[in-house]
Amino acid sequence: MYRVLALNNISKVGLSRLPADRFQTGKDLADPDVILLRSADLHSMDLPASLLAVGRAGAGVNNIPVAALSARGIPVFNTPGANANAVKELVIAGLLLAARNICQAWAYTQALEGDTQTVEHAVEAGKKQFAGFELPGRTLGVVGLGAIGRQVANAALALGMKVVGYDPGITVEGAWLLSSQVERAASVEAVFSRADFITFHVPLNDHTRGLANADTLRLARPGLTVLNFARAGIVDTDAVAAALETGQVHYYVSDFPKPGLIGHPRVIALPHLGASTAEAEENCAVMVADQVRDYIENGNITNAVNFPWVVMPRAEGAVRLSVVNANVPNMVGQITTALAEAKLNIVDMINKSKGELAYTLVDVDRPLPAELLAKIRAIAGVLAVRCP
Ligand SMILES: NC(=O)C1=CN([C@@H]2O[C@H](COP(=O)(O)OP(=O)(O)OC[C@H]3O[C@@H](n4cnc5c(N)ncnc54)[C@H](O)[C@@H]3O)[C@@H](O)[C@H]2O)C=CC1
Ligand SMILES: O=C(O)C(=O)COP(=O)(O)O
Repeated sequence: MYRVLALNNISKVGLSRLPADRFQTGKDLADPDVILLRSADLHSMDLPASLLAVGRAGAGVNNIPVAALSARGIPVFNTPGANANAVKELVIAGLLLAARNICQAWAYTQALEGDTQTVEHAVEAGKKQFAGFELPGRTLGVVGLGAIGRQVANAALALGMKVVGYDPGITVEGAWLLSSQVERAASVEAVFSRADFITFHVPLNDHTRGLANADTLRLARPGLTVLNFARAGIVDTDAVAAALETGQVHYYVSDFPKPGLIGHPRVIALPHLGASTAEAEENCAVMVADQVRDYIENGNITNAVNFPWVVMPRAEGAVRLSVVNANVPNMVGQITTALAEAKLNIVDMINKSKGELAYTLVDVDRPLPAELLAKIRAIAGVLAVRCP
């Protein structure tokens, strides 16, 4: 029985993909084989010795100690694209909330009191202070054109906006899914200098921390609206606060509110709602459960942020060995030599690497004796060995 610890609310539809006769799921399990989570902070947890896999039902993995898990040969799965539509819809809502001063206008109307005539008078008298502007012809800058960014870019074009995008790591497949009307910028600075709105859809890391800062905000046209549905650390909120005062920034729309900005009339702050739709929660949970199950039961790896993509159909009647090792020369040689010395025949095999890690699946004709597994485990550079 595999033990699956769910640290956040993971949709039941997803958890039901893990058959109850082989997987025990719970919120309070000791010695888990698998941890499933959303935004829970895994950095602050002791990683159990029993752990085989981590599954993030969502995109961002900045809450997970990926390097420490890699060092132990543990894959971290996520669910690229599974919540992208949900985030896109909220970003588009953010554009409109800001352009039409909807939050301020709503607050104004909610505070109205009196009879019909009084309210009607206040409605007509008050509306001019909330007059906004329309989106067609305005320029949206999109930093990060992955699963979310490209959907936002395409949707903004459909609303009549001009879109300028920057993503030095865009994939070929991602580029095919992006409208050819999106103009390509050479740098984040170039996006800022063109934008009426700028939206970030990048992971939080040392390259993206503080991308919106005093220097980049200064490059923009006065009246910029900044949208942050990525992570708090992408935006220097002190710089945004200062730019809101000068009018350089017209609105700041964020899914990651910081204390200093909450309550500002031109800050629209949401409680990390981007992926909080029934559809996205289900998509993410199903995807992560399927990926984790395939890894636990077959050693196959789909969408692990720290491992290569490795999927090999099981050879009929064969026994499977999976080995995680450092990506250095002669590892496969040592593994296959150990198998040959034990007189096991290799039926099928695959070896791939990603960064500093390599992963090997081998189907052999007979079960592997415990001493052979111990021998492979003892090879210098081998991080994890299993017979899934
Ligand atoms: N508000 C919410 O609830 C949600 C927030 N997110 C956040 O959005 C981020 C992006 O999500 P996805 O689009 O699904 O991920 P993704 O991996 O599909 O796309 C990220 C893109 O950013 C690009 N990128 C990386 N560094 C960059 C840089 N310095 N400049 C420009 N582009 C850069 C990558 O090449 C990639 O194309 C996540 O990492 C997460 O932090 C994701 C889902 C929900
Ligand atoms: O997928 C992501 O990166 C998100 O930020 C969504 O977070 P959540 O699953 O709603 O806690």
